[in-house]
Amino acid sequence: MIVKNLEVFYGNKRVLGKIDTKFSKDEFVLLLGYNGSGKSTFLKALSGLVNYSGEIIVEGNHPHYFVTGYVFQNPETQIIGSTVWEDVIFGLENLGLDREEIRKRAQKVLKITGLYDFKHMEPHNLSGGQKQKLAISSILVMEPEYLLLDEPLSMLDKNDRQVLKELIFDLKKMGMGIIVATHNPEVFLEFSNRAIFMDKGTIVKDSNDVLEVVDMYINEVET
Ligand SMILES: Nc1ncnc2c1ncn2[C@@H]1O[C@H](COP(=O)(O)OP(=O)(O)OP(=O)(O)O)[C@@H](O)[C@H]1O
Repeated sequence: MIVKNLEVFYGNKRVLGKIDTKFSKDEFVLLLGYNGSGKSTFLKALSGLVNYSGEIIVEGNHPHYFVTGYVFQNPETQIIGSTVWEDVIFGLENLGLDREEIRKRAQKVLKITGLYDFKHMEPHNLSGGQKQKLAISSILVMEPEYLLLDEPLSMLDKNDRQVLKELIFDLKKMGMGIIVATHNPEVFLEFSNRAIFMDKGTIVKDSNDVLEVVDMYINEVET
């Protein structure tokens, strides 16, 4: 995925820009930066959820938002179905896929995320960790190549954090590109192979030396 001159304005305020970078599917990228530095906006622009100028070019003939799946920080924001199953198939029904394809995809994904046995449950009765898994499931069924996670562990307790962390690592092993915006880079260190540090809507550091970027971020947070 190639990103050229990406720029986002909210009203008159430029919150992102101009960003030039590339991502590949073998990357697990940490996106670091203080509150308001533009991490969420960047991820949302990559998945077409906010208006932007510039170009986002992906391989194949698909629009980029088919290839990039953004999972909201608060899973509640994303839940629309009245059962787990309905929530997961919602996007696929909108795409007009046939029923058998929808069933197969939903079943496969819910088995991966461990929610299959909860498919008849009402989403609001799920635990925090299960809600986050549901939010991820509803994106995974769309079969994106990149999973864009916005503070995926922040709403969770310690036990759920561990479970979700393992799921994210499993998805990486299955071949998805992962970009995680986080204030807790240490959680993902063992799997990350690139880190980007954002400030005031631009990339100020981008390196495969993840520790170097994390150190820079932590030092700046402390000073
Ligand atoms: N819908 C919106 N309308 C106007 N301004 C917005 C909107 N969403 C975000 N902003 C502003 O855009 C800037 C970037 O916000 P963004 O949420 O992308 O940062 P962030 O790095 O993800 O922050 P955090 O770490 O707190 O999640 C901030 O100044 C924020 O106040």
